[in-house]
Amino acid sequence: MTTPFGTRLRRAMDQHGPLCVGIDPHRALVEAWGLPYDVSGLERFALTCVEAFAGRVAAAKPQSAFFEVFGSRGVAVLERVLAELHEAGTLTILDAKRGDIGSTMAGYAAAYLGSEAVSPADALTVSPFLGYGSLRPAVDVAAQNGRGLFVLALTSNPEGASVQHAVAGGRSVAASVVEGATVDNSLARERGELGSIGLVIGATVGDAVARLGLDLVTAATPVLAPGLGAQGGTAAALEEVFGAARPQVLASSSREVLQTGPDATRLGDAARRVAEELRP
Ligand SMILES: O=c1ccn([C@@H]2O[C@H](COP(=O)(O)O)[C@@H](O)[C@H]2O)c(=O)[nH]1
Repeated sequence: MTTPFGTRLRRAMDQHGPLCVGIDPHRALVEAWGLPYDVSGLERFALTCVEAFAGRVAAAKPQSAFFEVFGSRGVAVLERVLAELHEAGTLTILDAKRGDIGSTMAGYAAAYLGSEAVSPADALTVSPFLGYGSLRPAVDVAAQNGRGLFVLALTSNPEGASVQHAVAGGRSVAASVVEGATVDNSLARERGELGSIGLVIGATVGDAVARLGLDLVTAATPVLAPGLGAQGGTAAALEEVFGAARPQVLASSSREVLQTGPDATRLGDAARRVAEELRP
């Protein structure tokens, strides 16, 4: 039987520290690395990231948007990045924030998490704002294949609160997302393990987790926490934001680490430094 994503993530965080490095080939970064902003530069940038991070961090998170910019040739580079990280045993989280009505969601699930996916990732970011239930096909396909999801709950951007803190039926939208993930992680929780249905909660959300009464420990959810570095989040802030749930948190940083390139050794060393600083 395939080992569930949550179990594999727990092991990876224990071994390497709770850092997920984002692979975000922004135009400004690619050019700062002295590379042309075209498919050849994208490929050089992305494969340098693979060389730097493979086997050295718990997870890497390619940002699909920056590959899609280059059309099918950019997506081919993304597929290679996912395959090479997998080969090296490093968990991949594809940040594509997919979300649609359930029948279309089944297509996205097959594309990224299915047993016959061309370029599968270990986990996919998804948007629950068509209703948590619309994610059901992805939850099921992930479970069948030992893969996972990270569901947007409290995003790191300031605009997110206007939707995610809104109250409907007596609870906040974020609380209903956490409740959905709690139910889907119940088997893992009973086994004392981390679930495979994670949440995205920014390192920048201040006291929102406490204020909205989100019980992440009972939920047994892994938490992907973007916003470190460039968006102002810090290791100290993680303690304040997540409290007792801190051991479940996989912090994510892209630009802060990537700006130390283009030398792969320096890049990998920077990621290692941040990962050690983040250990709870
Ligand atoms: O709430 C969210 C969800 C996803 N992201 C993504 O994470 C990285 C952040 O990059 P930095 O350079 O570390 O700021 C980026 O790919 C976002 O799309 C997020 O920031 N917030």
